[in-house]
Amino acid sequence: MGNVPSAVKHCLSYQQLLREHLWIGDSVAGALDPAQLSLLFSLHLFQKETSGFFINFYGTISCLHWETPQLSGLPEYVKIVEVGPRDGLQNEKVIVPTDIKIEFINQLSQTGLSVIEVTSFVSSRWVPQMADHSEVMKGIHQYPGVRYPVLTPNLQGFHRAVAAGATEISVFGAASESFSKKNINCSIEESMQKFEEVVKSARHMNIPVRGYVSCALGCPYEGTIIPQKVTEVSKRLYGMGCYEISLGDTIGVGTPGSMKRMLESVMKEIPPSALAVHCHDTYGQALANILTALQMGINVVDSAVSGLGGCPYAKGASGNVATEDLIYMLNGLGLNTGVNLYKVMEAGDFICKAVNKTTNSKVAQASFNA
Ligand SMILES: CC(C)(COP(=O)([O-])OP(=O)([O-])OC[C@H]1O[C@@H](n2cnc3c(N)ncnc32)[C@H](O)[C@@H]1OP(=O)([O-])[O-])[C@@H](O)C(=O)NCCC(=O)NCCSC(=O)C[C@@](C)(O)CC(=O)[O-]
Repeated sequence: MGNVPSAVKHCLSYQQLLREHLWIGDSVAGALDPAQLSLLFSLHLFQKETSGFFINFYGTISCLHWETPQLSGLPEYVKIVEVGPRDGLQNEKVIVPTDIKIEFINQLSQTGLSVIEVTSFVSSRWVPQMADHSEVMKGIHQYPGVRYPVLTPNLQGFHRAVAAGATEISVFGAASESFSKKNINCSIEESMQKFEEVVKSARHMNIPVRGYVSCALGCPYEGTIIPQKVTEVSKRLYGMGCYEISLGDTIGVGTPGSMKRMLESVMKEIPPSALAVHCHDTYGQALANILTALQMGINVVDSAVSGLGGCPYAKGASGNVATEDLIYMLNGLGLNTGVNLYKVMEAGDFICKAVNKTTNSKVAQASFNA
């Protein structure tokens, strides 16, 4: 950046912008003192009139602004389901200590996120990284307004989850026979029978159940998965009482084209208000795929802080879309998430240091390296 004028350099330092403009993300207003709030309000008014430029706390011009929605068909609010503590940490080579997991989840709880997937009540022989599920569930501080779902593959997992204090669960199926066998050791049909039992028990206890459909855009063992198969499995889960179906691009091979075709098929059976997308970023398509889904009426998106994640039974799968990158895009589109980007970046920094890895979030990389 040798020849770049200092005013422009200032604009390019996103970390500085984050520090100086705490209103990036919506939920921070409560953390500001009255003087800052009043400044925020006047700046917001100023922004509206200056279409893209505003004066920051130090009186210099910055290039970031709160935009009004610019693309058609987008929702006003997007609910982010943070899956980092579960999907993220299940795939780490090292077993993350329980107290680090608890601290990580407690930090995420203070970012404005309304849903944080905490752990999974699966067999520790299959996924040793989640063996401390009960300790994590019992150890976290449950903040008001935040929901803490956990994964339960069968009744055994469900009962353990409830005993540990879980009040929301997810069952996880697949649109691929081979993946179902590798991941949960049963066929799709057998998995549906197990999920029926879980959902029935959960309903008796007023516990909401979410349903995942893995391999919605491709399978590590079978390759292409036809949209009709995804629709069929989604319909079964929705029909048995799952309130939301999260469509997983487990190995991150989808494109906006395949996302659109798959969603068109699924939406013939399930309203977009009951659908979510869960995009891994192996081929760098996750944000584009999410934008496609948003334009088609979906307003729930799964993501993992720092782009952590992957399924141990999906060879070649890389991390999820990073929550930081998702929020950055949604903020830029003028969509409300209620989540404070800066606080999410701090939680990401915490967990990356704890597991000794560099973040996969482009936004965090750009900011912390600025
Ligand atoms: C489903 C099972 C348990 C079947 O495993 P199984 O071996 O077929 O189970 P089983 O019923 O035959 O029982 C065998 C042993 O497992 C025990 N067992 C049975 N159930 C449980 C349980 N819930 N918790 C703890 N232990 C359990 C059971 O007690 C018994 O113990 P033993 O008598 O031999 O000592 C196994 O295959 C498993 O744990 N799989 C989990 C795999 C997993 O967690 N994958 C990652 C999550 S999915 C994902 O990441 C994708 C997603 C959701 O993110 C979306 C996307 O990206 O696409």
